[in-house]
Amino acid sequence: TRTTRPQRLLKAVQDRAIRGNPKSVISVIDHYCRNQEWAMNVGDEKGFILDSVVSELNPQTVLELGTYCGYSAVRIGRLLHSGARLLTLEFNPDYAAVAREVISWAGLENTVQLVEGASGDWIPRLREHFGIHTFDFIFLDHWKEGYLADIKLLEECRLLRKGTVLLADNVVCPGAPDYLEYVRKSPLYDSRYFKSHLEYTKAEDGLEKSVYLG
Ligand SMILES: Oc1cc(-c2ccc(F)cc2)cc2nccnc12
Ligand SMILES: [Mg+2]
Repeated sequence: TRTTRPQRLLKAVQDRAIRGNPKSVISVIDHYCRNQEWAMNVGDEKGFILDSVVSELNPQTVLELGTYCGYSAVRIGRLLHSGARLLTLEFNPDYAAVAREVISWAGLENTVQLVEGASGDWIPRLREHFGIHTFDFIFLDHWKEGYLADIKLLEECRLLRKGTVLLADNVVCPGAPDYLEYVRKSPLYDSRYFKSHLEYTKAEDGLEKSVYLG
């Protein structure tokens, strides 16, 4: 049977990227998805904004919702300082299998931990299961319908603290209107929009950065 899009992306990484070199994994994926086969990675343009938010924050504990092929886990993981950890949740087992290989190829298996399952099931169990107190940084990049429910769950589970930064992908395309309305209206958040483009295209998209005020 045919290979899947994630499997073809993984083959490009294994054929063209340097093992243990996150920068080369990122550039191989971006070149492949721009020139051969589009895939829903955050990409290089929005990725540059992601990099600047992470670098400025220098977080110790990071949560990513939606791993896909592991591109943004590698982007974030490569910027974390020793002792810092990224926990990334992926619902789709086929995506998770590819992402584990991409994360390993980049040499980030000790920094990035991939957990398979639904974010709504896992968020209430993160403290007891992984000994996490609160997150410094959260990247939302899974199904847009789940953004609002998941940050309300993170609030309820007291996994946010004063200053926790949430960064949400695709708030314009495909769009997360209920999430945007919530973080922009709520006195609990200080929110701003970073205008950009949908990965590898000219269509508008952007990232919403929201600081939890607690
Ligand atoms: O970055 C993204 C882009 C798209 C997407 C798909 C098809 C289009 F036509 C436009 C945009 C879907 C996504 N789902 C989950 C996480 N990230 C996504
Ligand atoms: Mg996305």
